[in-house]
This record gives sequence, C-alpha cells and structure tokens, in this order.
Amino acid sequence: MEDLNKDKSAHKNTVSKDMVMKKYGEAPHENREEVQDFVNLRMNKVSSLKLRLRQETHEKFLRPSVMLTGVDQCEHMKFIVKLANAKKGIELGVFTGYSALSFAEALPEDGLLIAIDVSKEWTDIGMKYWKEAGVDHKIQLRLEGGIIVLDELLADENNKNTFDFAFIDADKNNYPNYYDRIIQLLRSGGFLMIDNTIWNGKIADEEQRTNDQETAHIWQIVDLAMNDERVEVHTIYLSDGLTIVKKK
Ligand SMILES: C[S@@+](CC[C@H](N)C(=O)[O-])C[C@H]1O[C@@H](n2cnc3c(N)ncnc32)[C@H](O)[C@@H]1O
Repeated sequence: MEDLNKDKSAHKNTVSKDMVMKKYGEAPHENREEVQDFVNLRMNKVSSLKLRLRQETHEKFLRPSVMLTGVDQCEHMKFIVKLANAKKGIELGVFTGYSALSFAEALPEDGLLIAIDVSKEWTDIGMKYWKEAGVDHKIQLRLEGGIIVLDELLADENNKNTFDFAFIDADKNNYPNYYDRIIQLLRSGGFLMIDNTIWNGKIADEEQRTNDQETAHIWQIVDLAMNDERVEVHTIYLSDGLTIVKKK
C-alpha cells in the first residue's frame, strides 16, 4: 500500500495510518460469498420480483453481470432515500433498472425519479419490472446522454436547488462533468450518491489513479467533493465503494 501522505491532490490526514486504520481482532472471512448471500437475502427485505430482475439480467449477459448494483447497496440507498423522506431524484445509469426500482420503492406515490440512460434495449427490461411492481408512474425514463439531460434540467431555473437526491452510476469518464451540474440541482440538505468509488481497489493505487482513465476520473469526482466547501462527504467500503455527498 502506498504512502497516503504523499498524495497532494486531495484532502488527506497526516496522522499515522497504522494507528487509525487498523481494525484489530478481525476474523478471517473465507466464506465471504455465503455471508454476502445471507446478508442480502436474510437480513434485507428484497422482493422476489427484484430477484427475478437480477436473474433475467444475469441470464441475458450469460454470467453474473458486473454492471448490476449490489443487493445490499441498493437496499442501503433505498433506506437512506426513505429516511430523508425524499420525493424527487435523478439516476444516471439505469441499465436493466434494478437500482431505479429500488429508489421507486422508497418514493411516495407522487414521487419522481428521472432515470437517465442511453440504452433502450437494457432499460426495456427494467420497464417491464417497474410496471409489474406498480411503480412505473414514479419513473420518468430519459433515453439520452447524461450531460444533455442535466443541461436541459439546468436550463430551467425552477429546477435548481430542488432535487432531494441523485445517484451517479453511468459512464465513469463523465463523472467529474456530472458533479457540479448535480450539486446545482440538489436542494440544501439533498445528497448525491456516487457509485464505484473504490473501483475494484484501483482507487488506492497511485499508478492507476494517474494512468488509468476511468480510475482517474472517479478520483477526480471524489477530489472535487473532498475539496468543495458547499458539501459534506462520506465514503463507505460497500460493494465497489459508495461516496455520499450532502449539500449543506
Ligand atoms: C453500471 S450500469 C448502471 C447499473 C444500474 N444502476 C443498476 O443498478 O443496475 C451503467 C449504465 O450507464 C449507461 N450509460 C453509459 N454512458 C452513458 C451516458 N453518457 N449517459 C447516460 N447513461 C450512460 C449504460 O448504458 C449503462 O446502462
């Protein structure tokens, strides 16, 4: 592991990392997959319809799809959206609609999720399940690039400072371009969830942050948030990493 104090590009702490980072007495976790299944299915309430959506997605891609957001992560985000009594959100990156369905479950009957993706083929799968779950009226699907839709929303002053939450899980190279646009759309107290901020561990590798484009762009959005006085930031090592940014 690299020296964390060497990196000048983002917020950092100068105390000894050995003292603060180690978690003592942790048991080895050889049966991690089994435990993950137990947590997902016995310690979260996930409908069989949502599991069918995952199953169909896995079958279509002929293997467990890495694009699908994790079961426990979606339940976590859904829980936060509920805790916040959120009514209006934006999702960038819908794929086959699993996370959008989770958000829609958390929204009230008159809630709205603007769900943005470029693939009709993939979102058609999601649409089928949104309808079956009876939440399709809460989801407005926009089949366009993320920047186009965000700029369109921003062009109407009435949209600024009004959204309760947003979730970014689309093209990684555009992550930094999405950041300020979303912050402008969020209300004070609203929050942005950024997916994949651990990026399979590459985020902690200086060489990857420098030379791998997607890692560099993911790091850039985290860095933007870490140095932004308008927000508070928190990252959790859940699934592939989730950074949550709350607008003050
Ligand atoms: C990781 S998947 C999203 C997974 C989804 N959140 C879920 O829970 O299953 C990323 C999605 O981003 C979409 N995407 C890629 N480039 C995009 C862009 N420029 N604008 C909007 N969506 C884009 C892809 O079509 C893909 O469906």
